[in-house]
Amino acid sequence: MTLDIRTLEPGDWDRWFSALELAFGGVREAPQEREFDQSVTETERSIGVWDGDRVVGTAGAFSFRLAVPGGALVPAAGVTMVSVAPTHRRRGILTSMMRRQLDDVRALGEPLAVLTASEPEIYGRFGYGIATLQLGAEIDSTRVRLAAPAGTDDVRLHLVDGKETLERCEELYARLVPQRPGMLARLETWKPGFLVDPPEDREGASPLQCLLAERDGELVGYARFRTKPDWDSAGPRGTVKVQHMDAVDAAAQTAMLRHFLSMDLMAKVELRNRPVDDAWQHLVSDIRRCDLRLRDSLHLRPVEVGAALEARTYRTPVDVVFEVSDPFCPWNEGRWRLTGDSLGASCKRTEDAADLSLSVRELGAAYLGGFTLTALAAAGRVRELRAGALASASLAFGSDVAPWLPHGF
Ligand SMILES: CC(=O)SCCNC(=O)CCNC(=O)[C@H](O)C(C)(C)COP(=O)(O)OP(=O)(O)OC[C@H]1O[C@@H](n2cnc3c(N)ncnc32)[C@H](O)[C@@H]1OP(=O)(O)O
Repeated sequence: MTLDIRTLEPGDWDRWFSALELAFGGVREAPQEREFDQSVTETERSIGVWDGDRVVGTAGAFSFRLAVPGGALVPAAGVTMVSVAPTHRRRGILTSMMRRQLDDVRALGEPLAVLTASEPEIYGRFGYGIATLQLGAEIDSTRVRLAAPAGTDDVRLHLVDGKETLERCEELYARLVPQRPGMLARLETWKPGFLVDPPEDREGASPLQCLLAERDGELVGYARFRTKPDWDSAGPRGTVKVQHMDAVDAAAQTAMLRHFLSMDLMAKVELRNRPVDDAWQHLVSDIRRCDLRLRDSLHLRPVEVGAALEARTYRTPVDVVFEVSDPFCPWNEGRWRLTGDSLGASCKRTEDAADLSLSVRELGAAYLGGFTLTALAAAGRVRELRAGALASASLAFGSDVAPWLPHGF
């Protein structure tokens, strides 16, 4: 079998994307979704593997900028659309695409690669660590009440046309990005995607609705949601499905959540993807009736260890030598001295004795401050070689704000 691996050429997209759909179960996307996916595909960064004239492997990348601790927006390849034809699996095609892609990312000078995984088991072998979690909740709105922080009653809510208000919402989102590690600065091409709403995907729920929260005429929050009516013999038991919600403070968020919790004919509010430190958890009357669920979200790989560790800041002063193993990207292997604080950092190669030993995957897991080096050491994934080094480095890597990826890609 001779396989050819190359980037897409004009005219390849439809066949390439159809191969991806087939690998994901064979369901063709709705036309408006497909149109959007084509519009955001960065053709020159999309790899196809060809067996003759058939596409048997796909992998793409978005040129993202990712918020990191300290607020910098760091270039990051957003790995996406990865698939191998069902007839060609377990012969190393994914591995060859990951090889090619990480070499390309390095050549582009992006210090990080990130992804969300269809199955979390796939990407650890390529150096990706789970860096953020997402919180889901199903709140019993017949029982749960929400306390209101000061300022909640000053917030005015409006149901609006999502398209007409898209720019205002995007401006608010852009202000929030540097405040929370894990958020992605919006690419211009992505903006319309948040309103793509094919009827085929609604599963009996309403079209997307948009709620704005304003205080003194200023936008302080917005949410996109659906309602799904449900009638049984006991009466109306509908669900409010909150797809996305951003707010500048707890009062704005509470005003929107209170609205959802008090909607007529609805018995449940579903929050799909929230930060693990979301404020409402401290305001609900009964956390057990919120049915919280955690799952992995952003997987992160330092592509250039030195540049990646220099791109963020550190909560406390740090001076530590890492012994890094990285068999898939051997240019990262060896010892690195990281010195830094809340203002900046330097990370250079060193011959000095190592303080901590770990693989690049653990560096990825700890990078945004979502998992501590101490917890990774407790799991045997980080080894302390100098007493005291673990506690101080772990503290420095932490983030007061939980890292969070607000949407998939
Ligand atoms: C960011 C994203 O786009 S996530 C989307 C990923 N794509 C999908 O889930 C679509 C359906 N699945 C597929 O298309 C394929 O099965 C893929 C892409 C996951 C794997 O492709 P393959 O070409 O079969 O992988 P490849 O042969 O290179 O496997 C490399 C290693 O990963 C392992 N592996 C591959 N897929 C999986 C999996 N789903 N779960 C666990 N291990 C896996 C293989 O066993 C192999 O291990 P080894 O090196 O110890 O032998």
